[in-house]
Amino acid sequence: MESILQYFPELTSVQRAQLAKLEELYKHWNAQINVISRKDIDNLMTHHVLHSLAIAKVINFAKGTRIMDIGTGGGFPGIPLAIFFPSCHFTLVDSIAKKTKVAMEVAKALELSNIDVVTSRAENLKEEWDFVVSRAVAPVSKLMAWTQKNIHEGGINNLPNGLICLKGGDIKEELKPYNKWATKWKIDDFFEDEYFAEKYVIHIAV
Ligand SMILES: C[S@@+](CC[C@H](N)C(=O)[O-])C[C@H]1O[C@@H](n2cnc3c(N)ncnc32)[C@H](O)[C@@H]1O
Repeated sequence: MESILQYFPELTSVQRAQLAKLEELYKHWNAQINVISRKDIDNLMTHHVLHSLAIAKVINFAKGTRIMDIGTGGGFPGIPLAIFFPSCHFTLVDSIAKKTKVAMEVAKALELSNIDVVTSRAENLKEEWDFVVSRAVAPVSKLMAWTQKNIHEGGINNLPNGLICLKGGDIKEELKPYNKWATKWKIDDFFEDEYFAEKYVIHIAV
């Protein structure tokens, strides 16, 4: 929890209380349905919650912004972002019902009213959003192919509407076709932890 407050001291008491409950909730649900590698569950707050919140270091989603989290699994990055941006709406999407159950149960326990959870492949969704966020789901080319139809152009945020994903390793080749529309931030410029070396936030405008 300290690792989060250090970088986000402006969190309200409600947000702090919601974040503080995550550890117990994910330990409980992860023991039944594997959404986080069991050997990584003790690193939940840094490796999963803080990592998700790297997106909040590049964009301050304006009130009313609608965001889809594709391949949310147990709720990353969608759940930490929904806590951080209570006046925005998040749709958490995953094709595996067992995983969306965990995201749904965690959202319910935290009384997060700004979350919908949908069990579906993203390709089958017809709705529109301002942004699609994602972590550890597919190469950018696939994420764009699956979701570009769901992102409407323009927007009211400090970044144009588009895809924002958390990526690691060598992403040069993957980003090549999108260089004209892409911006990349190093997460270890935001958070001092060796876990974030070679990890990036990528924004691609539609
Ligand atoms: C490695 S997990 C990552 C889960 C979560 N984003 C995280 O970082 O903890 C990838 C997830 O993407 C989901 N997924 C892959 N392709 C998808 C698609 N086309 N539509 C919806 N979900 C998809 C899988 O079911 C899986 O739960």
